Amino acid sequence: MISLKGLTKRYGERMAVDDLSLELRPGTVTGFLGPNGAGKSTTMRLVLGLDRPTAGTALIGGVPYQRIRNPLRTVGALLDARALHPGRSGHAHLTALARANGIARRRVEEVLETVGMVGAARKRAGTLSLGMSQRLGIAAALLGDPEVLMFDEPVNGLDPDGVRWVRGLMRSLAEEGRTVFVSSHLMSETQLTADHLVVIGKGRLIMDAPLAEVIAGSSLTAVLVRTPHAGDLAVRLRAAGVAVDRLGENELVATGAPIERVGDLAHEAGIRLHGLRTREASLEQAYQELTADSVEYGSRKAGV
Ligand SMILES: Nc1ncnc2c1ncn2[C@@H]1O[C@H](COP(=O)(O)OP(=O)(O)OP(=O)(O)O)[C@@H](O)[C@H]1O
Repeated sequence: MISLKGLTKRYGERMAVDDLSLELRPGTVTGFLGPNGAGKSTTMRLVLGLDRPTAGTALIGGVPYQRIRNPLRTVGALLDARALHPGRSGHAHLTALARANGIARRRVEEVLETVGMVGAARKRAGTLSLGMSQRLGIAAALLGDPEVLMFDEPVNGLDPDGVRWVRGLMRSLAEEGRTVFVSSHLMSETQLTADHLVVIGKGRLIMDAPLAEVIAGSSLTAVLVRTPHAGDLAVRLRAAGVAVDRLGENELVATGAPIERVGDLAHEAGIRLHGLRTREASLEQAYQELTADSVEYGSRKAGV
């Protein structure tokens, strides 16, 4: 469990993290989203005691990172895959980490196997591809078999097989009851991996909700109706306050009402339906609506 209370970090005039309060639960993959510069990496660094908050607290299992007796066994993190001694092999890096943290040496072989880099483990870290460095970073995070895992952009540089592998790994870590916190810019990937979403913008919390709720709340999530009486149904739905667009002669799109209500209104009006289904917004679409006012850098999309 990770708990943030009023977590705040100011760099000079800039509020990198602004009064963030939330709880990340075990058994869940929480996707951490936000535009560039939103404060995701800073938040993770504060949780890991790599930076001191200006105000507020970040606790792991009820304790600040600095007070955790055996940090590697409590929380594993991948923040920057390239932050390794370039002349050292992956194997040597993990062995040194294990020794310094009282972790059995056989665990090094185990995690190398888990991340699929037994073959490349003796290569110097400086010669590894970004994808291989990511795998090595993930191996280091898993080394202490921790209950809490944090990954900053873990699929950076991975090929499609690697991306799928990370997805499976995140899911299985959560299924084992661990708390998994993953930042990403890849919406489609986050939609496939996360159960829960935390979205921040300009350091502030924008959304802390289950993925399904975020998708359902998008104005682009709609109910598609096929009926030979589309005109009549449109009149009835609009009278009930449901927004309706005609798609074709026999098709309507209703927004702002759940599928059950659309079906019930048709039933009450005695209108036969030939099709009724929900068209879900993608996370990408829902995210764009949520963050339209919080884009820190880069251009806004026309019309947003
Ligand atoms: N050490 C620092 N000194 C000064 N400003 C900093 C420092 N670290 C981060 N910042 C600023 O804090 C803000 C948040 O940065 P952060 O890297 O946490 O965002 P992010 O959400 O991880 O962005 P990205 O998606 O681009 O990785 C940015 O405006 C950044 O310039």
